[in-house]
Amino acid sequence: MSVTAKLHVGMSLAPTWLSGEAWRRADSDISGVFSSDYFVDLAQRAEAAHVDFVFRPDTLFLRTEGLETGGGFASMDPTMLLAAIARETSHVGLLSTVSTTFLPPYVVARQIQSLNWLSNGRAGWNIVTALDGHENFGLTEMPSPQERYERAAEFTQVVKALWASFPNEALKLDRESGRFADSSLVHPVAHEGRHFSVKGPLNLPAHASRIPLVQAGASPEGRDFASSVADAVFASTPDMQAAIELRADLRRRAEGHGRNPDGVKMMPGLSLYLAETGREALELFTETHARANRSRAFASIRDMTGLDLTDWPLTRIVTASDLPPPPETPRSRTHAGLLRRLIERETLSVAELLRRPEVMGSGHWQIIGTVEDAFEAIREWAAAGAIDGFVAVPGGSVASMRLVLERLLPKLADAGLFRTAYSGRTFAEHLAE
Ligand SMILES: Cc1cc2nc3c(=O)[nH]c(=O)nc-3n(C[C@H](O)[C@H](O)[C@H](O)COP(=O)(O)O)c2cc1C
Repeated sequence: MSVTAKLHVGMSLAPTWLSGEAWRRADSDISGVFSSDYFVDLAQRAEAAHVDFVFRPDTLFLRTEGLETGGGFASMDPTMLLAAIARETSHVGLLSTVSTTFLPPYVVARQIQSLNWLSNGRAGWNIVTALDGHENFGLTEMPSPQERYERAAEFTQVVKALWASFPNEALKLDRESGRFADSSLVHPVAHEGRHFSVKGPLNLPAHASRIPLVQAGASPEGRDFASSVADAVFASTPDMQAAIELRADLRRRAEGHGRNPDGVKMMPGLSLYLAETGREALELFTETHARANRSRAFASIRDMTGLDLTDWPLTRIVTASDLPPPPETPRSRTHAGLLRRLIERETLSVAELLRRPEVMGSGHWQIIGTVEDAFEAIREWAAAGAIDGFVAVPGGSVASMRLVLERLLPKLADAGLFRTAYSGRTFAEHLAE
């Protein structure tokens, strides 16, 4: 990417700035997190900063172990939440997450197209293959990642076919002649595949604006799938080299699928703990994770790498030779791969390892510092061709989140790295800018 190209920015609506201890702060407004007011306010603030989209991740299971101390993944249905935001905003893209592993494609095609109408062309679909939750859908075990991606590819093909089955052009709405629709343009999808049998057409016409597709998951199958269909990839790249490699690989694969590589934007999650000084930012980070559960971190390292560090002294260095052969089916190969990569490349003690995003969170790029520090790091990654943008996942406090929207994004815009105003009104137009 040239230094002058504008970045694309998504804002997470998962209130990551209330994670850890942050929800206990006096100003956290924690009681609002199951209300629409809270998220409408947030989306309006994100829209005032001209972000491409607000984004809601999602899962279909509840892990109860962490509930005593934090909300974890308890959350409203993302598409319904975004529908409530749609009428209170006018430009910002609305990216919902729906897994291809559990629900029928007809229902998902209709829900996302409904959001597209309700928002006048601002819906997007973040395609995930899910990490857990099979017991909630009558499955005895989680299908393998390969199986999930195969199903995702067919699922996505069906959803796209359903959107095309009642095209916008078919709507005539001609009072004079009495012609409501040109039914010759409405056709069944007649899909008969390994996983789905869907006749169609969809019982909702397509909005005139195309629905962008985003994908998350970076194993070889994930990359191949993303580069064949996605407009953007929500990635976990904790270091710049990982981002450069992933972006180059996605672009290469997109070309292999006969696509323009600029059509696949690489947008890593960016965890931002911001404060007025570097020291305050570090304090914010440390306070936020003060009660982080060590045994849970050890369990997660064991699940991802097979290495059990429970009885190791905190000062002992973990090296690549300590790593057993990788587990065959980790929950996420993306995250397991990132942790192995970290241990292979850096010399870290157990205590240091426990503080890294590859262990503590979702392996996102992490900046702990001032607005200026974040600005410089983003400029460096952009100039190195590591990113097409990022998805902001602020951490630590409401103040840290506000610094992202009210100071960091305007600073990027002033430097010509980000838009100063919307030029389009639909999600697809923002991504094409
Ligand atoms: C950055 C990132 C974000 C993800 N977000 C979600 C999510 O919100 N919901 C979900 O069910 N799965 C999510 N996943 C899981 C992926 O969809 C996928 O199931 C998992 O990473 C396994 O695929 P892999 O083998 O390609 O890593 C996410 C994965 C990544 C890397």
